[in-house]
Amino acid sequence: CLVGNLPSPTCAFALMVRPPSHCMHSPTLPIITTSLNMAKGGVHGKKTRMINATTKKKKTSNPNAPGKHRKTSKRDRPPEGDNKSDRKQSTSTSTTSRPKLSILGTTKKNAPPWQVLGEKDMKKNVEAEIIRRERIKLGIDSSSAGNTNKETFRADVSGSNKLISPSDRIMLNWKRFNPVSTPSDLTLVGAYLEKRLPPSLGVPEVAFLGRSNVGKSSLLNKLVAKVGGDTARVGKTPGATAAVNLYALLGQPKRKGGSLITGAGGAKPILGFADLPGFGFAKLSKETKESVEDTAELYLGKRRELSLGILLVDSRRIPNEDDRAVLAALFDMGVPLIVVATKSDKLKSSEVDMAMAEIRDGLGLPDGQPLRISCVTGEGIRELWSIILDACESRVEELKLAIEEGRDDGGVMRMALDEDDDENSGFYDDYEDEDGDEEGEYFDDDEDLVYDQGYDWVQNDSRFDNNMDDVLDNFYDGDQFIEDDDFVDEAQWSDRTEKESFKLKNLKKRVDEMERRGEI
Ligand SMILES: Nc1nc2c(ncn2[C@@H]2O[C@H](COP(=O)(O)OP(=O)(O)OP(=O)(O)O)[C@@H](O)[C@H]2O)c(=O)[nH]1
Ligand SMILES: [Mg+2]
Repeated sequence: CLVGNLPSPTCAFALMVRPPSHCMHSPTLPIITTSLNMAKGGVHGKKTRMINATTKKKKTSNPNAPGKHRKTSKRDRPPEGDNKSDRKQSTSTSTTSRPKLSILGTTKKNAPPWQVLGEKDMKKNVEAEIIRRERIKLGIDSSSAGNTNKETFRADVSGSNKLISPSDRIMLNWKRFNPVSTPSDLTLVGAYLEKRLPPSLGVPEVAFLGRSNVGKSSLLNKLVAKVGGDTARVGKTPGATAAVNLYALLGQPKRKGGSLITGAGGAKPILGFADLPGFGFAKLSKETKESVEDTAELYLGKRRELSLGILLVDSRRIPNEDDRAVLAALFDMGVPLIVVATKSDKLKSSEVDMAMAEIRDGLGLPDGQPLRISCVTGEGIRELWSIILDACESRVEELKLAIEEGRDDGGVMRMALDEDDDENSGFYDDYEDEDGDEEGEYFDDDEDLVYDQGYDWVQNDSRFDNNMDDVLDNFYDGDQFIEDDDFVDEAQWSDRTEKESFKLKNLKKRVDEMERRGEI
């Protein structure tokens, strides 16, 4: 893993990856940059370090490859003098014998659950990265094919933050300082499986990744701290999210006849949040598990507007091979990345430093990461918003440049980028319905919508019943899951009526789907 600095002192986020498939800068360059400017993490200044990328090839096969049953064993915390019995390790690898981080050396064999590049390609990436750094030192910005300096690059993209309009930006900035009460709304666009990608919203997206039960959905809800609309399903049992669930964070609501129009018809999306299923995929049938993996892989590898991957790890756990492999996969896929340590409220203050150091070492992260967050105390939420905003804006800039240089056609994002006059228009104008009514239709398009909120649907899916053996095989072995009985975020569950109507909605969808499949 190569870790270095972004030339820009203003960049607030800590780890960015941009490899070939996704890269807007150059055809072959992965870019990993760090800029350590965590407002709350106590990190000042920047650091550059390089970790030798030539790592030993592992002989073991992937224990988490689709269809394989992974047995894990509980282990006491090994470091001497550490009496924190409440922290758990979920792999049989001890801390003392933990292999050196092998992000770039990870091969397909030992990299669950998503694709990674072969060793040869990874080496090429490393060489390309070294060259890129040299060019930056010499003042040549390789991000624009080597013949444009940084000033020109900045001038070219001025005004390209249009996807996040000035007013939305103000709102999002405001959200960072008032994370609890916000007028914005969250809408579930759909839940996707079977290699079906969500429709493009034409706005930057952020993906939440991490082991089952680590707190992905909770974090999404906390970031939005919404007052209405949808919430991501949070569960005490791992496997609550069992599809790629795409949410749209809506901007300023519109007014009609003096009253506010809320929901999809009233406001346009300004950011997309993809709540990915946790790896481990407890309680899912083999078939569903594979479908989930395929879809997640496709989403991460192909999503043009994906601006940031947030990899969540539990503060109380030492990262395992799964975490390392996902980090490697994200690197290879070119997804800019920030690692956050969740449930920090569960740590005693005397445990914090050691816990963060273990995660940092376990994943080979630069200083300043992981970012500590808690959905209970709100720790780290503002910092994360800063990181998200910076990442989204960078992505918009990259994309705009790539379109200008003919390296990317921009897809749906282009519509928004092409709009000069109305900063918020573009995408939605192309979705006017036949009567000329603006918007709304887009979210009603059920063709791509597999089901609302994957879990309930999957639980009752006939495939689930038919594969009981697989289900038992893959059943969560109790090793990773830490009880969180004491935490219920009121933002996640509003009132009873809302829950009931949500259940009814799910039920109706299931009936429709069964009818479509001819089962009833
Ligand atoms: N104490 C505490 N509990 C949390 C926090 N975040 C999440 N939890 C709890 O952790 C459990 C799992 O949360 P989810 O958000 O469903 O986790 P997930 O990663 O989305 O899980 P999957 O969908 O199964 O992959 C729930 O019981 C939450 O209430 C936190 O910051 N502090
Ligand atoms: Mg979830």
